[in-house]
Amino acid sequence: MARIPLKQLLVDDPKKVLVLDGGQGTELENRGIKVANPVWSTIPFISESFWSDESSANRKIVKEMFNDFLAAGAEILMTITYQTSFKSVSENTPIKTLAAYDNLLTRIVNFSRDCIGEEKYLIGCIGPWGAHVCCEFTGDYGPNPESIDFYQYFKPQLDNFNKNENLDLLGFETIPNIHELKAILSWDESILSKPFYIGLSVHEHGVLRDGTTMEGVAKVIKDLGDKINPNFLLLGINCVSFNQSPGILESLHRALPNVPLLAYPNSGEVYDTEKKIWLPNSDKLNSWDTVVKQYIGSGARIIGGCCRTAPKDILEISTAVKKYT
Ligand SMILES: C[S+](C)CC[C@H](N)C(=O)O
Ligand SMILES: N[C@@H](CCS)C(=O)O
Ligand SMILES: [Zn+2]
Repeated sequence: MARIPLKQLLVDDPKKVLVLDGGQGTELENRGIKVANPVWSTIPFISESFWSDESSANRKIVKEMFNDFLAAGAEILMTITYQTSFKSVSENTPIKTLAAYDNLLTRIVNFSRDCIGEEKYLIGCIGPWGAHVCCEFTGDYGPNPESIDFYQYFKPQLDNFNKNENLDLLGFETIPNIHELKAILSWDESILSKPFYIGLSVHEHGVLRDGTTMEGVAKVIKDLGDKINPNFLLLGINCVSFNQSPGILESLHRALPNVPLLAYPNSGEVYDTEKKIWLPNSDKLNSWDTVVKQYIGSGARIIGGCCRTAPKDILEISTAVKKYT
């Protein structure tokens, strides 16, 4: 059965909430792949044996991870391409040319589609500019963030993803800086020709990591008015602190009541960017049942988990989504 285009699904079925998968990079790590390296979760796809050897151990791990997220109830899943920008890949792996990079992305997307089948939705995951210098949790883009050429950075990944029919949606994730948000939203359909969403990296105190308030974020969108790219489908938050995430989503909903939202928080643990490890947080966590109920009340249409959330979290999310929709 052909997938209903997401834009149509959001309008035709206003109560439908899609269950997303969980934190892929950290789940691969749980399953034995060492992701602490400059291309992070891209690493298994870099070795030629992943593609040439059907029985490769990493290939089996990635397939099993997708299977376990599907079995837990995920209806929309992501490619494992958070840190697969041309800059990250060409500076840190033997893949140096645009042609070889293009081949890598096509292989990853098509492999992901094979893993999830034709019925589920597939997101082309695009990490922020800050991922390659690991500042997605500070939003510190240096002294002149307004002069960063974000388009040049994202272009090779966009050129590939825009033309791959296996992708239903592009996801800009963990965006921590207002200049990056403005840049993405300034691109028209010639640059972003597929439906896309933006996941913001928000501080637990409720501001974008660079200090911009949610009202400031909303103003960027309101100021664009009907000039906004019609492919912009959803705004939301990802990899934000679990306990604070419902309040943050509510503030975004208050500021932009008509924009469909999405939310996929991390486990509440905190990333140590030097050691590339997750540190425990002693706060008592709310339940997914409570959190999901609040997200739905705030207009969430896609709900899942980010770093350090696993298939068991997706099962709890899926159970709660069924209960509250
Ligand atoms: C969302 S974080 C855990 C991704 C990894 C980070 N950009 C790093 O390079 O360590
Ligand atoms: N999509 C990425 C998010 C990193 S913040 C992952 O799940 O690994
Ligand atoms: Zn994350």
